[in-house]
Amino acid sequence: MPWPALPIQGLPAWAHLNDVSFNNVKVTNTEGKGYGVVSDRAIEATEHPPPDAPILVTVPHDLVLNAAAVDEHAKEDKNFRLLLDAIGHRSARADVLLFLLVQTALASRPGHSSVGVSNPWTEYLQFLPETVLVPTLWAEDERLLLRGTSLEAAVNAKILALDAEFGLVREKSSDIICWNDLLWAAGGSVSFTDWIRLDALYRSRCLELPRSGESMVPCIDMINHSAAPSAYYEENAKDEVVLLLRPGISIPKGDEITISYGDTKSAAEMLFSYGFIDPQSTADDLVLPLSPFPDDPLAKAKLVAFGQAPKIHVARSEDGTTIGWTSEFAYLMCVNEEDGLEFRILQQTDGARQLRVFWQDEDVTDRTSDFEALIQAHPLSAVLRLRVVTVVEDCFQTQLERLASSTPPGVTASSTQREDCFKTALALREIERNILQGALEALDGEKSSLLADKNVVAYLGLKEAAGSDLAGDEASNEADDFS
Ligand SMILES: C[S@@+](CC[C@H](N)C(=O)[O-])C[C@H]1O[C@@H](n2cnc3c(N)ncnc32)[C@H](O)[C@@H]1O
Repeated sequence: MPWPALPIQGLPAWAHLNDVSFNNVKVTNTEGKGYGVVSDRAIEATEHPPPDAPILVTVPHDLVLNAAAVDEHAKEDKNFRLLLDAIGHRSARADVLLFLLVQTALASRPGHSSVGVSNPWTEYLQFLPETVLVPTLWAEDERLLLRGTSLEAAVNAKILALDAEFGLVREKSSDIICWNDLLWAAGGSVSFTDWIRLDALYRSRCLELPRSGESMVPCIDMINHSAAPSAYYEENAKDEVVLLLRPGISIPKGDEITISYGDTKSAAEMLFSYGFIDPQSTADDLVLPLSPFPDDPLAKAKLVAFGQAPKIHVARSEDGTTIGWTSEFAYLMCVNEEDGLEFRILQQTDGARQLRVFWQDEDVTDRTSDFEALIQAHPLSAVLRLRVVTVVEDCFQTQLERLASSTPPGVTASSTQREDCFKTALALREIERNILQGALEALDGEKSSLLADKNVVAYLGLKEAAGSDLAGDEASNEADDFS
């Protein structure tokens, strides 16, 4: 369902009609970044804070697209209301995606204007680039370049989630005759790729507004990212979204105006959400998924009690000198019944059953992410910490090996890979390899000092004398073999 494209030269007329004002700036093509906003005359630096800072772009509040705006739109469009009530109200993102789906379908099938009510976004969407280089839109061969990186699992999981979401949208909207006609009837039905594109469009263009929250804002979404941005956005007293020049910044004529998409986002996050990696970024971290031991009889209970996706976060310090990791689940993962962990099912007065977690006979159901602190008081806390360190080390080692074994054979993209995807994937691989190597070196030091701890030495000695390995029974962890 390709929607018709409009040339960017038509944007000033659209902006004028919809009360968007550009002051000394315009949207134009930029080198290697698609559209961007550049100054069309020199802008002098001022030290003025808001509200007196120079305003570069003003967008009226009624053009801001978020869950509240979609709900407002549904008040004017009874057919869309049916659709929103059938599929929406699950998240702000889901509601906006539904709105975008309908608006792009209306733009690509002008003959169906009786089905839905169009609004300024129907035309604005036609100015937007057809694709974004986010990995959900990479071809299969390009996605292979992410093997061994933290994005491998994340992108696969996202595609599965999008597939389930698309299935639901398809099923529910097919039950409503007018939407079945517009979206799925023969002769150009919406495809899964269209859905992935809408998700990518949303992810790469939504902003966090101070008052209105997660929103898409036309024209402000034409501004590219820089680690040293010259501008920032805000909502003013009239709830308009304004782009303001940063104090002390002057812009020569023709220079690009930039904002920050978030200075703490990792390379993987930038690639996942925006399709590029900023070489100037200082955020140096990665997140890996963690799974309980496959033979842990408490694995399922631990996952349910933890209630979030288990992961390990590794980050280099801001000054670049140290690498640290955190993993709340790793601590819960490494304690067992013989250490004092217990799960009990409590029957409530209404008959409902509830899983409760006990540590050393204390109810810690609300503190399952706090086991790093909880194990401190345990007489064998150093042994427990050593188990955790071993698990984390294993995870990093496995990841590093996977990264090395899946290194692309050539130094250039194959004929089925786009050069930009190849270069970005290589940059991500290099960043993550460096972090993992640094993290392993740091862990090695920590492990050596734990192995020298007198409680650990005594514990391992006892186990050796008993002729058993460290854990010994069914509830043991693989990581207990520290040799
Ligand atoms: C909010 S849009 C900005 C406008 C966009 N360039 C366009 O053509 O519509 C975000 C997208 O712009 C591109 N982009 C923004 N900043 C960039 C940068 N510093 N380097 C490369 N691409 C960038 C990426 O494709 C990103 O997904």
